[in-house]
Amino acid sequence: MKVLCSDVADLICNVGKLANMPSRLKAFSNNVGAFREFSDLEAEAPYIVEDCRVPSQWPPSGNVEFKNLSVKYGADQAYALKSLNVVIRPGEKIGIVGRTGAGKSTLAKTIFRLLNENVEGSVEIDGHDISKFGVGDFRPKLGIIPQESTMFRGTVKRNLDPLNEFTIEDMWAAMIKCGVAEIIQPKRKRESAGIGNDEDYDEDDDDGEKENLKAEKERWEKAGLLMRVVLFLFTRKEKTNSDDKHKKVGINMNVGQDDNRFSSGQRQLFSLCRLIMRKRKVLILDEATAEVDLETDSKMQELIRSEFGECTVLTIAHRLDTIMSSDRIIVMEKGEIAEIGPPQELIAKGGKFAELVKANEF
Ligand SMILES: Nc1ncnc2c1ncn2[C@@H]1O[C@H](COP(=O)(O)OP(=O)(O)OP(=O)(O)O)[C@@H](O)[C@H]1O
Repeated sequence: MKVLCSDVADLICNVGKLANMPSRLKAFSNNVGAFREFSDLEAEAPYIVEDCRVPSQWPPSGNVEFKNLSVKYGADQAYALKSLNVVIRPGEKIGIVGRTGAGKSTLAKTIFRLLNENVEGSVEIDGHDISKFGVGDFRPKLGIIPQESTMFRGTVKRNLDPLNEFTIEDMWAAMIKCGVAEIIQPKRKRESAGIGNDEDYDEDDDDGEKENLKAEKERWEKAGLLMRVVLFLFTRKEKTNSDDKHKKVGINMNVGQDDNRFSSGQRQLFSLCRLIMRKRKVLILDEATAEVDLETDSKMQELIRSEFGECTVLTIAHRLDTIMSSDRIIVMEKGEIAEIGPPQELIAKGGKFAELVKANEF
């Protein structure tokens, strides 16, 4: 009887929300549609290839070799990359430049095997042809900051460390280095919270998620059939609407996918944090600093040099300053390497790179 009364009381409280039912049902049916579309997608390439697994410490040095690589986006389309041959030595810092549509991003995509059809030739990393590996095996071993970095829904902690591999100190150290610590918790508050001693982070209070789930489970167990229908339709929505989410600070702070509290430049800085924590041997920065101001760009470049000194770094950039300290520059033109060499040598030679510098077309 007691359970029935509480069901009725809850039902009365929730009944006003029935007015929102059509929009919720529409959202639900959209989600089902999106799920169907997703589940109908063909797998891009094998995720794991059992007889060709990637060694745990791979790649050991970071030698990247493009061997006669040609790529098209469709069988009937023109080549986006044409017979590329280049060896990038371990630890080299390579700047990749060229006019729009020259093939720079396509080159980056081939290192991650984002294009698997209409590809001729190969990309080898430390002597391994990456097309032999499962994509789920080798991609996590490489680092990237893409043109547009995203944050996913959850805490800052989950965004930085979804697999729980790092300590709280690792995360704060990376955020302080990248200048994002101040965004999520001012220094004054960090100091008073004793940040760096794990004290700011309470595992049991992770996003309040555990408590919410427990309460939700109890309500569900107590509820009768009718109430379960009501709970199913409404409680998930209530949770995501909670204003409490925006009150947390520090690594417990909740962020959303299109969170307008972070500029696109700040999202790039969070991507840099992830890279600093993981230290991969091969990194691709695809216009990673395009959205930040010149001062932040130069700080990021300095950080990349100090943190990834031994790593092979391929930096695609339009800004001259970003790639001027590279060991070598690759100038792409119509899917081909038009020029390659140290920046000062290319300028002295007076060729394509010198032209780009002169016209400041980065
Ligand atoms: N998804 C796609 N489908 C079909 N063609 C594409 C696709 N992406 C790129 N291309 C084509 O491939 C060629 C190389 O494009 P890519 O994006 O690699 O150039 P980019 O040098 O990175 O240009 P930008 O500086 O504008 O980013 C271009 O001709 C482009 O039109």
